[in-house]
Amino acid sequence: MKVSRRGLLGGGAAVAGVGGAFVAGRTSSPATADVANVGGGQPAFPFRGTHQAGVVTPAQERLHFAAFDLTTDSRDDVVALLQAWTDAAERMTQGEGAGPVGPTEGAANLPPDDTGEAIGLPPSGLTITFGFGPGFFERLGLDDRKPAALADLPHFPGDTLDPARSGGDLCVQACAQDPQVAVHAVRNLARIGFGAVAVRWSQLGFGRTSSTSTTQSTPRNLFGFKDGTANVKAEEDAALEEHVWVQPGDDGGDWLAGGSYLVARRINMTIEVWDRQPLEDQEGFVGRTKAGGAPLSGGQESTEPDFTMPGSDGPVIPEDAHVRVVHPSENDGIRMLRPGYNFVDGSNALGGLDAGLFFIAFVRDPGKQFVPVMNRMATTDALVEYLRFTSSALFAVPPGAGPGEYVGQALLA
Ligand SMILES: C=CC1=C(C)c2cc3[nH]c(cc4nc(cc5[nH]c(cc1n2)c(C)c5CCC(=O)O)C(CCC(=O)O)=C4C)c(C)c3C=C
Ligand SMILES: [Fe+2]
Repeated sequence: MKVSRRGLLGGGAAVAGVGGAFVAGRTSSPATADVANVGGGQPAFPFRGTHQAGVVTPAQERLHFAAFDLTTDSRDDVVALLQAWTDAAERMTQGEGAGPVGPTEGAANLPPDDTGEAIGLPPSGLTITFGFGPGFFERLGLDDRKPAALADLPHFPGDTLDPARSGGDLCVQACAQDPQVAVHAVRNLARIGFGAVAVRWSQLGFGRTSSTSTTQSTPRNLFGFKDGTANVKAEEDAALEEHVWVQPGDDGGDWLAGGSYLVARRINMTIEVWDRQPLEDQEGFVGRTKAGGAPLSGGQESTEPDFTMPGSDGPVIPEDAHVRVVHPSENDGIRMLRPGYNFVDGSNALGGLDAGLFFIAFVRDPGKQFVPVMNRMATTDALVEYLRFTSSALFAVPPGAGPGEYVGQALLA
């Protein structure tokens, strides 16, 4: 029997169970993905819109992030790639196969236009977000369209980057409630891109480390601390315009307005060393309590830290505590949207966890926001002793595609 993801989903609740019940609702109103349902793994977020999905979308539980290198210098090839990627991404985010035929419905003597591992799975809140790295512009002769803010990130003190998993000409961020759905998306985009792009590196992530919406509870990173408390939230319209979305008057705003910049940093945590630190020291390194996430100066998780409050030996929030070092009040008001993910890539040669935080930040200008805060963190933050920065990349994230458009059309058309 030949079955497709689409066929099963459209076939109704008898086969798809809860998913089938959801799909009935989704079909009638695809733009109304219910944030409250995200935990159930069912919604389909609209792919098209003013902004790409996956920036302010309430963070899903799973990530597959992939960086690609161009293997062609032809703009026509790249336009064809982005058209095909846009089409496939729209289909997959709506719970359909990557191609119009389906994983098992095509000719038996041809490779299927979908790889099949998502047959029967619901949309799972899948978002697919595309970005262009600095090399994209150089390779395609588009240097005059490259915003100054898309310069390679500088080397930061303490960086021990692996070049093989840093950089990239394009990126795809696939987030979903189900890891199989996220991996299916990246795998099919890589398959479609054969001849124009090749995967340079990729990273799986789990357990979102930041809340990006006020509808979400604050999750924990692998140090055990609540992360995302003071994040820019999806509901903060004015803050998003000021700190996250590129504006029409910004450099590159002719094609990038409504988009953003994505900074990715794979940060290994020396988990076993951290685990040997006393609780009061751990809390001092972060500047917040481990249990509830309140600032050490008191109050609740949402209380603003009081950096002037004295403690028994200096301020109660130490001078080198992470939340003080990166706080907007210490950084000219700089804020960023940080929807990162935990990762565990097995164990290292010493038997320790190869684990940490895949840090993602969306900012309006990385040179003015990420770089100064990262520099300050690298030089003055107590947390850094327990971190190893192993990968780094920067991408310009174009605005969302409107009806009939492909992602990045304003740049390439
Ligand atoms: C350069 C930017 C940042 C990097 C890199 C970074 C790494 C990193 N952070 C944590 C844990 C926490 N970070 C928290 C807050 C926080 N972090 C940054 C920036 C970077 N973090 C900012 C801008 C903020 C918000 C500061 C504020 O506005 O108050 C917190 C506290 C909870 C929260 O507010 O999110 C924790 C905990 C780790 C473990 C880490 C590297 C692995
Ligand atoms: Fe942080």
